Amino acid sequence: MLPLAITCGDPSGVGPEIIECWLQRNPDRLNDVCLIGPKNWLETLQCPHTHAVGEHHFSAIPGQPSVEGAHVALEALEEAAYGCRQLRYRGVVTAPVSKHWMEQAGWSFPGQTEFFAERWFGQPSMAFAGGKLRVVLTTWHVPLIDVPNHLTEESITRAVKNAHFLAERLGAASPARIGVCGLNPHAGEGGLLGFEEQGIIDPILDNLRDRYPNLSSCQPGDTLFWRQMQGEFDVIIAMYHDQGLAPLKAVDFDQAVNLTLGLSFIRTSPDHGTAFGIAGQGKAGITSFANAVELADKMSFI
Ligand SMILES: N[C@H](C(=O)O)[C@H](O)COP(=O)(O)O
Repeated sequence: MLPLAITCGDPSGVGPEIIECWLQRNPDRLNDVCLIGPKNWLETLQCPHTHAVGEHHFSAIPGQPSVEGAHVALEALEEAAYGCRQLRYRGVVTAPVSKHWMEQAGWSFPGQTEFFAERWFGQPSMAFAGGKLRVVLTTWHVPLIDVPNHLTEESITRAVKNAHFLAERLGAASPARIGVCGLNPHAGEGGLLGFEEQGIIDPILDNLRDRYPNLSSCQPGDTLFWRQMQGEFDVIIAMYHDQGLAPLKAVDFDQAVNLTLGLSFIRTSPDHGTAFGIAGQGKAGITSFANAVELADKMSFI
């Protein structure tokens, strides 16, 4: 089996120490992963498969991000994406990057999701799996005012297809039970509080129900996640970023995994940031990262 690529993320963030800690606790995985990061760091790890990026004498200082470090993070992502296309890796687990510092290094993407979408020539769905909630977003890094314009047959169909895939890979009985949030309060209240449910989203869901029989119509987003926690749905589809991520992070913050679904390869990531404030202090938890590796294993198809 091809190894899973693991990128270091911002080398001054918590990524490197989380990866190290995970490796120490999972020595059986040493042959199954390829670590991508700065040479000085890789040399301390005794991992048989590594790929060095950045200047050879670069040494990160925990908690002190720099443009040079952001270049390392950027090169690690490029190598992971390219290595998958060359069939050297079966998928990617990314440690957190700082979008602010990546921008200083010339990166122009709103997130890693968009980066992998471009490098792997596809249209993904951003998805999250926590201990209690599983969410697929129809739109993600889009300003709220633009969200309705992005609710199209293509984006909604993609979200439904990827929600079904996620549910099946996580072991849900087929056909998966997929709950869909409306865009407006009370899912539009029959048109009183907005027209997108009746006018756009529900007709698309109706057309998809032959293929996905347990797909709901638009439901009030304020109670749908509670209903998932009661066991009614395997996966929820949210219409926009905060609709899905606010409940997910309230309930599953330490455990959730960010998944990029629908591309030629799987990419997962712990759902937290670089945490520069605690980097290098041994305080960062590894649960979310460990879950990200586990889900990359479940989702990879090579
Ligand atoms: N939308 C994510 C979140 O809020 O958790 C975060 O921005 C990560 O996005 P990328 O994986 O695309 O970098």
